[in-house]
Amino acid sequence: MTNKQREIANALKVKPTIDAGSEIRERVDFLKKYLLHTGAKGYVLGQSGGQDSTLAGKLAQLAVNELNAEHEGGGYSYMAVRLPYGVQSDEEDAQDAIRFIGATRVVTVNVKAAVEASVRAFEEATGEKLSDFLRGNVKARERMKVQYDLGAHYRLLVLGTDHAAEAITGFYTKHGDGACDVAPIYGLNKRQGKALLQALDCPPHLYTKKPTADLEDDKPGLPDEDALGQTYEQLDDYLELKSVPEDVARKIEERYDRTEHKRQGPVTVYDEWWKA
Ligand SMILES: Nc1ncnc2c1ncn2[C@@H]1O[C@H](COP(=O)(O)OP(=O)(O)OC[C@H]2O[C@@H]([n+]3cccc(C(=O)O)c3)[C@H](O)[C@@H]2O)[C@@H](O)[C@H]1O
Ligand SMILES: Nc1ncnc2c1ncn2[C@@H]1O[C@H](COP(=O)(O)OP(=O)(O)OP(=O)(O)O)[C@@H](O)[C@H]1O
Ligand SMILES: [Mg+2]
Repeated sequence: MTNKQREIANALKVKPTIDAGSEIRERVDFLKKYLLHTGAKGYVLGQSGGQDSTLAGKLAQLAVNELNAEHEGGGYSYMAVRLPYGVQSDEEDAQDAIRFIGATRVVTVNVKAAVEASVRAFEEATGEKLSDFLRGNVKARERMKVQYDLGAHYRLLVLGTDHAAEAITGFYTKHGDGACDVAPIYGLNKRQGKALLQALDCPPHLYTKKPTADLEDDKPGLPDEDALGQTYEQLDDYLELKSVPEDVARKIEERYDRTEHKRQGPVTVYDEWWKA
């Protein structure tokens, strides 16, 4: 293990071992306290049918359920938002996740028309074609926008699904799925997220399926691991300070450094981090 590995794991708050029950309790308590602190009425999050939004949504639902039990007439809620781009191939998983969570309310907004209008406006203005890859980021940012519209309208805070195995690679769209008010699964790696879902009696297919951003039309359901050229096993091992092959560690560290701008606020004249 290198100093750099320890430095990155510390920065991303990863514990080499966790107790799933304690992590769940601590995070649900945090979600409850923060709601009470802000006076907001609950949380909202896009429900993709993937592991991360299943876990974050479940923790939020547990938090609002407990608040409602403790505060007569509290009216706290968790809103699960389906945000398909047209028809989603794993729609069944999204519905299973929503059932498992027992979401207070479900709203579906198809982002396809908005994404197409946005891309069309770009292409008409520039005379250039926006690549399929960049259209993927438009989808992520459109989903963010819908969650903020719902949040502002219903006085709900927007949740995000950033966690250590995603933060380490910067594998998210800046100001898209990377944007949120509260990040309930921050500091966990991918296998720790699975352990929490297991402890919560989640249907296993929701945390054993291959993680995918599913953003590119030309590569539907592209597994994150193929896009990254790295496995979550390797990323998780690295974050738990286990030994990983030298070339794997170098690749992780190179990507971590390259994506530092995503983990920082907008760079200003007062910042030094980029000079290192
Ligand atoms: N050094 C620097 N300092 C400050 N800003 C810098 C910068 N380098 C780029 N930037 C800015 O960042 C932008 C690039 O970042 P960004 O827009 O995020 O785009 P980018 O990182 O190129 O693409 C997003 C990646 O995340 C993946 N993703 C997205 C969404 C969800 C998921 C998922 O797992 O579900 C995965 C997606 O598949 C893709 O590989 C640049 O256009 C520029 O504006
Ligand atoms: N089709 C979708 N419908 C609703 N929300 C979505 C959709 N696609 C992405 N999102 C939102 O963007 C977030 C980032 O996607 P990401 O793929 O990282 O997480 P996930 O799908 O929950 O889990 P996994 O990484 O295991 O696929 C999701 O957690 C979810 O909140
Ligand atoms: Mg996904």
